[in-house]
Amino acid sequence: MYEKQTTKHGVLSNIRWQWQQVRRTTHHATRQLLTGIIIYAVLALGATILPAVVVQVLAQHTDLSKVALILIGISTIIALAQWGRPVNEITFQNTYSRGRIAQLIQFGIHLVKVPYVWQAIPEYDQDRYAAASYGLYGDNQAAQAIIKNGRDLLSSSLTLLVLLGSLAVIKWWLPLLLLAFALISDDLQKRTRRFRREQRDRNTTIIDRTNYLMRASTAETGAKDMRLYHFAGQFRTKTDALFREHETNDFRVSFRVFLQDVSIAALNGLCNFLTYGSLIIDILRGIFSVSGFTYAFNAVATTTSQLSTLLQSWNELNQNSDDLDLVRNLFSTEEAAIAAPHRTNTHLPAAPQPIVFKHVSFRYPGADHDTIRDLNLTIPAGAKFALVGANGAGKTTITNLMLGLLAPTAGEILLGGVPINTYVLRDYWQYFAPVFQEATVLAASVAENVAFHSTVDLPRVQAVLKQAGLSTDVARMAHGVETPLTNYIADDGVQLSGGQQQKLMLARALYRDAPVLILDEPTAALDALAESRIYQAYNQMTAGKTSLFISHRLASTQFADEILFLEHGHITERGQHDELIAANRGYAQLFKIQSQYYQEGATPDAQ
Ligand SMILES: Nc1ncnc2c1ncn2[C@@H]1O[C@H](COP(=O)(O)OP(=O)(O)OP(=O)(O)O)[C@@H](O)[C@H]1O
Repeated sequence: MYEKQTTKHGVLSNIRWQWQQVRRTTHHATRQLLTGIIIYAVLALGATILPAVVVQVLAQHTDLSKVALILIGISTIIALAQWGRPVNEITFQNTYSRGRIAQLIQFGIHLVKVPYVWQAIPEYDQDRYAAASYGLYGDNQAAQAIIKNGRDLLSSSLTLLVLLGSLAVIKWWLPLLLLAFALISDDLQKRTRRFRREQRDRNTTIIDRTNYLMRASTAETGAKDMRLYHFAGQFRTKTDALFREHETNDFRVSFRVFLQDVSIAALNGLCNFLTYGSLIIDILRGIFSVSGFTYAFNAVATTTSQLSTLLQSWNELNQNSDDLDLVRNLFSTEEAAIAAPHRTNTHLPAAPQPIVFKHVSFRYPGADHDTIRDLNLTIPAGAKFALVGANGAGKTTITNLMLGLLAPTAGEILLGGVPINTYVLRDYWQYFAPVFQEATVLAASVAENVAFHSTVDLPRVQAVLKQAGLSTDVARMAHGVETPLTNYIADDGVQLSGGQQQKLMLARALYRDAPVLILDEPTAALDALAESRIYQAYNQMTAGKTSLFISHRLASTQFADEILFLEHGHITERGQHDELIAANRGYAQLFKIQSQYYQEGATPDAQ
């Protein structure tokens, strides 16, 4: 089983990790970061000091040209910093967003590399995926924001070091008072944020549900059923209820923010009264010079705003760090899973080999029972096996286990005597040509959809299209095998019918020409003629290969060397069709029932 990894890294560790990602994409990152920190500090300190310097210079009645010179000097530094700020902001943003974009790409690539089970089974580890994508795509985009907040934290720390130090010289208790008030208002904001997060989670659920309703009522099939069965009214009621709930949650948040703002304003009033009051008393008593008072007055204001920036950056950094942990954990677990140190074997035999299931059990995460229980099965090299059973018997699960898409919870699967979990997955998959129940038609040409590879062997494409019974339909298309499929990308793309899609999947599997051919309900969408053609061509298609034909329709598997009858994850009967009929057990009974409905007593040869 894949272990869920939930390591919690510290804020600094996560900043460092993200910074490494950023630096991988650009050389100037550190220089830009340092410039940004200095610019922000200079701006905050410059604006605080300038008025006091002006007052001081004027008070000393210094020579006017000297006054002008000092003022021009300070103003130039501030102007330069002001000019540098947007420039630095734009380039810096570009730099740190590159780290995030690199991760987005990495995330996309990982999605197709990771163990299939993570995506296929929602309960398995879907939350990790959802959370990781939240860290990358979500509203605060942790991967990007953590660097920006890190920079803001450093620049405000630097500024505060100077300001608090100078205020402590003026009055020792001033920094303590400002810090205390900042911490109290920060605590208020933290509570509001927590409340907002709770409401946001509720709203996310509401949005998920609303999205489902939108999807269901706009998707072709949903929209059709919705109209014909007059379900639009009920849908509307559900959507309205969700909308109202969302609105109420939003109102709660707004009211909470209002209460927070009123409280903070009152706190600020009290803090200002105490600090400024004390400074005014001092100047009245003559303890302060005018310029000293001006500086202290400004320094208190800047300190308050810088403290709030610092605390806000720190809180956001913690939030970013939590989100980034999810991305980081996902990547590291994936790396471990992809690297899979035990998967080193790349030497797959070219010819079919026996496939052996040894005491294999599999339980879906969260399920209270095994879907496959202690399965022992040998599929000899070159055998034509059929796996049959009622819906939900476990046929697809067995296939996914054989393909290494799912890992057994107990037991092992061997290919040519070698445990399949020692093979590098990418190589292992080359050994199989599967046709799944659900067709995957991509926005690419017919030929590309068949070859599923960067290079396309056109004569081979034509040959397999013919074998799969699709060549006539393709020949009628405007551009033959070059015709684009689906209209996601090409406006003139062709939409294949269900049966045509199934034939295309068969052509894709035949094109791969792998030692094992797996056909999971390959004829479910085919008309009777097309179905019978497939059966007739089956021997030719599977010549020299091992094949596994999966179906819940017993009549479709009579040509198999051996039929495995599956019930609740157990093989309860095996043998050839006639033997199983003669045994008159579960298989024979199901066959009789199906025959009555499908009227399919005939063997493929007779069809
Ligand atoms: N992702 C999943 N999570 C939990 N249980 C699952 C999951 N997928 C399948 N199952 C359960 O495992 C059992 C076997 O399913 P499987 O798809 O292997 O059956 P099948 O024989 O291929 O059925 P069908 O003929 O309908 O395709 C079913 O009871 C199903 O509910």
